[in-house]
Amino acid sequence: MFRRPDGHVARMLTIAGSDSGGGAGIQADLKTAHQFGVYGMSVLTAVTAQNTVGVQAVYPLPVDIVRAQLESVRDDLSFDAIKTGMLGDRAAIHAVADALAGVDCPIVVDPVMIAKGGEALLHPDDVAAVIERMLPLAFVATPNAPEAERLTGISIRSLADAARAAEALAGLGARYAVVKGGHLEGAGHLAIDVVFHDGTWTFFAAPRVPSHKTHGTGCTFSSAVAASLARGARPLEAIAAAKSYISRAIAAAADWDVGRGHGPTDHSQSPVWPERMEAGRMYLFDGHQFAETAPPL
Ligand SMILES: Nc1ncnc2c1ncn2[C@@H]1O[C@H](COP(=O)(O)OP(=O)(O)OP(=O)(O)O)[C@@H](O)[C@H]1O
Ligand SMILES: Cc1ncc(CO)c(N)n1
Repeated sequence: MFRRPDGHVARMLTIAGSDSGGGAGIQADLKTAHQFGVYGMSVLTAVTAQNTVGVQAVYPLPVDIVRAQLESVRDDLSFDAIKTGMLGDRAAIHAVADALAGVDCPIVVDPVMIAKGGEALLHPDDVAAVIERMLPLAFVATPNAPEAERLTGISIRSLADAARAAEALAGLGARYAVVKGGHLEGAGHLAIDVVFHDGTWTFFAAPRVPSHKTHGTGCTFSSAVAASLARGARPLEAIAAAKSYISRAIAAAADWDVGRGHGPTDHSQSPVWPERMEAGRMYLFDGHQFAETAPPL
């Protein structure tokens, strides 16, 4: 396990739902933390009966047991970063936001709303609670394009739209707003994630893998950001390391045989730790290293 400069083992907490299929949710988060050399802990908010074909059932856990898990881990363990994923319902969002209000480590908010197959993982009526309670807590927020649309009301058809949505998310409280590009297939042969912080856009791109084995990419990406922050990485380097890891995990899974549908990614990859990333640039990851290229906008 990675040790921080003071010698303590880097650790992260994920607050998310369970994916019985093992590719998304808590399972993806803990696999990712481990792969980053970070000790992972979990607070479960919901249980899903899910596989690579779809979501067969969703059971949000009673808020008392969500709260009890939070208290258990907080009373004994400390965290260098926290990630939130599927929160289940409004009651859990309030309980989690109340518990996180005073914490002093970075929080990555992945505002999970819909599974890859289109099934709702959050009721549309509960999106307001994510906006009011979770975004202001977010050191990094990591919506995909449809989630960013719902959070901001901005229709996202292009990279320019995604950039505007990222700026709007920062206006809603996220310190670093990342709009992921997995769903922006019309944007060309690259999967481009746009980051807005402090008046500046930074872009992280990688070749789009022609694969439908992308189940859990969002969970994996956001927990990779949290794990990097838990190690003490600066925000843009943390996002870059996460981009390298998810790109490799998608590429490595393209020809494997796990599940009949939207298969999971291969979490056994290692991230690339980039040199200093400057705001306002575009970086292209080719599977081995990052190169700076002209910003796309
Ligand atoms: N086919 C692909 N090739 C390369 N990178 C991809 C591909 N699809 C997604 N990505 C990258 O994976 C990361 C996750 O993005 P995505 O938009 O798929 O998240 P998501 O929809 O939240 O995922 P999920 O809901 O399945 O967890 C981003 O860095 C994105 O650019
Ligand atoms: C439990 C869970 N969390 C998040 C997602 C989004 O990918 C999913 N499919 N399942």
